[in-house]
Amino acid sequence: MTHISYDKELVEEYVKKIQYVKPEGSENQDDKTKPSIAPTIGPYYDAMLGCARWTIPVHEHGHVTLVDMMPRLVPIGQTPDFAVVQAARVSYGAGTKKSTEDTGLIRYLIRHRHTTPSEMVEFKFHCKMPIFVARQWIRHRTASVNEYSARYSIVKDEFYVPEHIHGQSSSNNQGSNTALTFDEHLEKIESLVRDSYNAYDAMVKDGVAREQARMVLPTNVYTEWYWKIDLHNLMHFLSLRMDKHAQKEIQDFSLAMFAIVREIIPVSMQAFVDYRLDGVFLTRLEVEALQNQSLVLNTKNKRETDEWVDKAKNRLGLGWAQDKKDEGTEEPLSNGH
Ligand SMILES: O=c1ccn([C@H]2C[C@H](O)[C@@H](COP(=O)(O)O)O2)c(=O)[nH]1
Repeated sequence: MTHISYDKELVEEYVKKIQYVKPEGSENQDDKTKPSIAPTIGPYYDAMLGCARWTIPVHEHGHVTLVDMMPRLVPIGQTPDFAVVQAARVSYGAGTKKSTEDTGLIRYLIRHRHTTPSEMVEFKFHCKMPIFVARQWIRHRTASVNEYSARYSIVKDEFYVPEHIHGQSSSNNQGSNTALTFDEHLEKIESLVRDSYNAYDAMVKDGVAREQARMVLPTNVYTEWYWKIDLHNLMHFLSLRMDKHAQKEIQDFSLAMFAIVREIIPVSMQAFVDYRLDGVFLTRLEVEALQNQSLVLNTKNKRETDEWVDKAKNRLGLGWAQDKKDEGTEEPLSNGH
């Protein structure tokens, strides 16, 4: 069993948690289940199944919500993936048109990173996340963003507090000289953010400008934004942020986003899984290590060697490496550190 690069179980949990929110005033507004039929206009149906939004709660106070997309109107019998094919055929010519061939074309495009046609599909999300998550998220400069203003509006007394406190990783050890247990640190976080919020609240009530009062708030208070991005750039965001190396909190949001998008544009997302997420990139040295069948990486760089060992064992499932190790051979995959 090879290791995976993202939390697949959490994606499946999120898919079950999608709330299909019906438009205001509709008679079935309390029903958050997936509609079995979509409204149609002539030969088209609504890709969001007549819903005002598709939303997944993330942590206690956050959410990822799809509010609109392009194409929203989809030819009956197809999925929004059709827009990728439609754009691709402008450059490749009409050619074949059967849906199995459409699937093949999408898979070909994503396999070969011909991602321009996927820029024709867009998603508009409303997301709510802690400010420290938003700071990582905003680095993806290819989206359009409109954010909640703490100059104009009151920041709510909602905080992200992790379930568990974990230790600093040894590769990035800043050290610590306090003798508190992690549980005590967690309690301290809770009381400090509460004190900060009380100070903010008191200043606002005294008439201090909101833009200044907010300066005492911690980075685990929440912000919200509308975030519009095309499918190509979304896949880039997801491939970085769903990865197990990303900070856990932003992983949680991006996995929820993937759960929604996978439901709505399944062919492109399956190709994305097959050729990006679950694929493994090999460097020149790694290819050579495989080609000469030694599995020895021709470098003295320890980090690069460690990465190869991890990739070979855990992503490629090369049991050979493990067998050699069990026999007591020196690290079989490295050429010396
Ligand atoms: O995993 C990370 C680490 C950092 N950053 C960006 C966000 C900030 O611009 C800056 C510092 O962020 P933190 O490492 O403090 O999260 O680097 C990320 O986007 N993702």
